[in-house]
Amino acid sequence: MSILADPTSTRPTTPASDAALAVRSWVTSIADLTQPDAVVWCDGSAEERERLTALMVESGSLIALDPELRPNSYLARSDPSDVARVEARTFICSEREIDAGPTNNWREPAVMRAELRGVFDGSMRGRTMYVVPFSMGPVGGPISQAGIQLTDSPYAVVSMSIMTRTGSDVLALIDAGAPFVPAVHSVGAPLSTDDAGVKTPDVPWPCNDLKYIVQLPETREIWSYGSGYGGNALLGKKCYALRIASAMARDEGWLAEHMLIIRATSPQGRAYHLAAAFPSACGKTNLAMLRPTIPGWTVETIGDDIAWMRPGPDGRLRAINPEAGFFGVAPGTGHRTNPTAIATIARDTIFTNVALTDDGDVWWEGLTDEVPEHLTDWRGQDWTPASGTPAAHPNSRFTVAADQCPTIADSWDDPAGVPIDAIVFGGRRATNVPLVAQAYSWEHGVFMGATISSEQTAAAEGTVGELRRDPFAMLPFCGYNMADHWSHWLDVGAGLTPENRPEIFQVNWFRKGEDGSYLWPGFGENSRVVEWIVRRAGGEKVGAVPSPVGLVPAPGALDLDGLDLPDDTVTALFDVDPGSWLTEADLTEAFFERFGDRTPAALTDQLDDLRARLQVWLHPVQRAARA
Ligand SMILES: Nc1nc2c(ncn2[C@@H]2O[C@H](COP(=O)(O)OP(=O)(O)OP(=O)(O)O)[C@@H](O)[C@H]2O)c(=O)[nH]1
Ligand SMILES: O=C([O-])CC(=O)C(=O)O
Ligand SMILES: [Mn+2]
Repeated sequence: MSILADPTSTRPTTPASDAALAVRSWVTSIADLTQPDAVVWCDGSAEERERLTALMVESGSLIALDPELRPNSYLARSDPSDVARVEARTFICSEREIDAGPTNNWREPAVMRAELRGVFDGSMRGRTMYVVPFSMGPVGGPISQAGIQLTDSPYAVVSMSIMTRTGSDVLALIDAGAPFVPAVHSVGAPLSTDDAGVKTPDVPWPCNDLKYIVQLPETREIWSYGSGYGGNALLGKKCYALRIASAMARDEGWLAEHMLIIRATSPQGRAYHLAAAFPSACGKTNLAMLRPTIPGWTVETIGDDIAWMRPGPDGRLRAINPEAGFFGVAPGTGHRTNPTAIATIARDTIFTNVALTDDGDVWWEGLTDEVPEHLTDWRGQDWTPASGTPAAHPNSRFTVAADQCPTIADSWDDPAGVPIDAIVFGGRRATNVPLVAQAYSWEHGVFMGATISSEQTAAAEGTVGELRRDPFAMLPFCGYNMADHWSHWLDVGAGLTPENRPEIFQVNWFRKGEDGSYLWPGFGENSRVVEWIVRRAGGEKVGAVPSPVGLVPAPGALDLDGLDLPDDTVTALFDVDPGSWLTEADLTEAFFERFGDRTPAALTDQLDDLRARLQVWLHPVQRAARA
């Protein structure tokens, strides 16, 4: 089918430039391959979103919530098999396997292309293909990048219009020659028509058991097949802003990271910016929306999932949030834990896989202390507290525009970005890792990032709770060899002057006591840790003392006023057991060995230094036992 001749195509005015013609011919070639009934060019308007939303309500893909309780908001229930990112089916296709590295699934580009042609052949039959031009970052900004997603999922279109800047102004930029990343998405569920011309009825959440989430970092392409969910299907997010962008960033001297960005202002009126990487479902959205419990501090939100950072004209590392919305974890998000998120999602929100209340609102575990007597669960089944299953899927999410967040910073969409003072790495660790520690140097900070380990969450398939290495919180998202990512970080740091180089820290909100409960209250109380971090990064006089794993707050330096924490809990939060850490060091050595000679020498040196510090701290009894 030719787009130019297609009467159902809403193609904008006849393009003039070569760039514009190239875009149309690419769209035509994908339509020829996937054979949709119609092609619709999206303009990103409110009217368009309303039209697609109404279409999905009519088809049963969306349930309208009670407009009094939750204006202009909807619930989507996915197929029960399509609830999270599929890492086992995510591929990095570089020409050479070594350039994808041992932590990525690699396929040869030519082999993968041939396979993709097979699965995409006719995959949009009976459906509409939408053309969604989008910008990651403010349209035309110096750190921003464009893309075009072709998709047969109206849910993906509407979600992309919340999560990115979509529409005609981006297409105009691309038509004028701005580079863009082509991203093709199909749910892989063509609708056939029988001899009598009757189409097979659609299902509320079409998808396919076979899934492909494919990135070709060298040719900057994305192909996604079989899933309609989150990071699998909203291709601006993980596929582009992390996997493809990390490869671009490596080539061009910048950074694309799985990081939140906040601005914290002290009672003295000094503003600091912090970027923090935690693995999926480990607290980025919550820290990004933190409501400080310590007097006089404010925290404003800039981004909750992704940061693009590059040295600016002033020599400082400047960060933008390339997204325009939040795709946040619902369970655990409550009035007590994250009131800012609760205010953000009061209206104009799409909820996916949460429970439905009898009065037409949403509910999930942790939203309220009180559990409703009756709900419709995420699968659409009757639910009572006696059901014994979660009412909302553990990876259920809300999709909402960033500017609905009451704490969004004025500077959140500044195209030039904000200057970063502190970089934080964290994970979900029940043992060993202290509440907070500051790196001794940039190299030590890169070592902290490279050695993050975290208990797995429901954000991807796999066993929840299993400890795994998640370097830079980028294990599922680095578009090239992870060890090269560490070298790149070392290079970026070396290119910044000491005054402009952010300080690096490590945090752990998730340490548990012997009874299995969290030692640290977390959430708003994390402001106490943020204060120590940004004051240290700002070169202010706040005490720190050395430990084998980094500088930790000196006694009294961390504000614990008004917190009812017993002394032995505080001690336990900062306990560094050299014996256990030496065991971690052995595991780190084995982990580094997986990357062979790509592991930068600076990091093996850091491992030596860590072991040397641990030996000094080792109790004589432990030392004798290890000898
Ligand atoms: N105990 C404790 N739990 C937390 C804290 N911060 C976040 N959580 C919980 O961790 C889960 C995930 O948190 P999010 O902030 O949504 O995670 P995220 O890092 O933004 O996740 P992705 O969107 O998957 O990248 C939620 O259930 C939160 O309630 C904390 O300080 N303490
Ligand atoms: O990509 C997703 O589906 C959600 C997300 O932020 C993550 O998993 O880190
Ligand atoms: Mn994420």
